[in-house]
Amino acid sequence: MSQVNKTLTITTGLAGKVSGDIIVPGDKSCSHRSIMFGSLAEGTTHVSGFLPGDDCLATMNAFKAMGIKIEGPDEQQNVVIHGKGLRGLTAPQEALNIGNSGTTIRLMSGLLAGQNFAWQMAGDSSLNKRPMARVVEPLKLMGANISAAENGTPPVISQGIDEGQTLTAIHYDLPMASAQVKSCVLLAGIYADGVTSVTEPGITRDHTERMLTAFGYPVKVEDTSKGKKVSIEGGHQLTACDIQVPGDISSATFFMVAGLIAKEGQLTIRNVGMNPTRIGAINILQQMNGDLSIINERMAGGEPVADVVVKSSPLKGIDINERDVPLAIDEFPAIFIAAACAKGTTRLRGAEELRVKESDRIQAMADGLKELDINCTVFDDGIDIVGGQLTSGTIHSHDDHRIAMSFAISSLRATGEIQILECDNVATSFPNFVTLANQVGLTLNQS
Ligand SMILES: O=C(O)C1=C[C@@H](OP(=O)(O)O)[C@@H](O)[C@H](O)C1
Ligand SMILES: C=C(OP(=O)(O)O)C(=O)O
Repeated sequence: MSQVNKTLTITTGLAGKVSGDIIVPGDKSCSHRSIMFGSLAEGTTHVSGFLPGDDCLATMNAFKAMGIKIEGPDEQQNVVIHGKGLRGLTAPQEALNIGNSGTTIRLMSGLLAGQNFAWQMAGDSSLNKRPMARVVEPLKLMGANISAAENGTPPVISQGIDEGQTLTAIHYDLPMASAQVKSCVLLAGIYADGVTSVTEPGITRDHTERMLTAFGYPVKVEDTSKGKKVSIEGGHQLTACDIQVPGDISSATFFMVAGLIAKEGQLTIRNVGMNPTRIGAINILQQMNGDLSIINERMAGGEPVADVVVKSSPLKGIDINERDVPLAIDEFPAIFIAAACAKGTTRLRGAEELRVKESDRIQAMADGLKELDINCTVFDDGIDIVGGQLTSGTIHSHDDHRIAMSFAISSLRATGEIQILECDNVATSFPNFVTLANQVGLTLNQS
């Protein structure tokens, strides 16, 4: 688990060599869902490649607090979940502490909305500032007795629904391209009478749809004129299965950017999840002239995976295609570092969702880049970044793991030392980030 008030000090100078052969930890989105669905399934689910990050451990602890026996993760990141079926959860004795994890609180709000016991969820100071009205509103439409604080932030509180009652199925047009909101409504739909459906305005990650199917739960997906529509009928059963979690492409992106901006070297990143709804960063970095080769493409546990070979490349600024925004939503802090090292200007629009992540990622990145003498202009829904020479300075990561890791990578092209503050949340998604970074050629000091 992470230590509190850790400060990561980076001592790397001008771009060195980044090389080696690494495996990044398991995908965070799939790891969360494996615990949730395994807990609600009939029988014993075996998960391999689980991400032992704080966010996924928060999901695990929440289900343990509701009476589910879960073993692991062991040294090999195997987890065994003794599912108790859709009605097998017991009321938690106290408020569930979800830590830093938006995915946990939003997906679980859906899963727990149809339970007939009361519960409460809140998290750390970052999570407690994030918008929850986006999930509370559709759940109320489904008849849930649920609320958030007056300003729409956690805690999310449910009184439970009456014994013998079910939620009401709805159709919901998602107001924003969000896999968390889509998943929340669909998971509540498992406990609703009839068919619940959502239409998404842009393609978002489809791990919920894929993994529910792997657990034998029927899911219907259609293309409509308004976007992709996903439907689920309430009352079916989840059946335990084996889940192989692919490597997290979001974590791999830090190393793709490191390999591209380094002066020399070749890096292979193995077993990276290549779900088509997650590959926006690869599209963007390749358009920036990044030499990324995708090899050994294969399927593992219902998800496509591949190895990525990264070579140092002279990057160029681009206008980022808005279609890639939801497909790369967590990767933008790292992509901004690539943009700062590119020739010319990179322009991003249509990315207002970045403002409601663990931090306001547009502002936090802009502040950090300016501290390192990179010229950038902030817009409500994006940023323009002019590539240049990164210098040295002190960066506030605002307790945001992705801001911290992005500036750690930026040190490859900085003229001097960068000190990154508030880094304890790196363990949220990537507990061995510093070890792997030092293994491939960076010099990160943690104190
Ligand atoms: O469904 C998921 O697992 C996630 C969805 C995304 O959030 P939004 O759906 O809010 O964009 C992403 O930022 C988050 O890290 C994980
Ligand atoms: C936004 C993220 O996660 P979450 O919403 O689950 O906190 C992230 O990991 O970048």
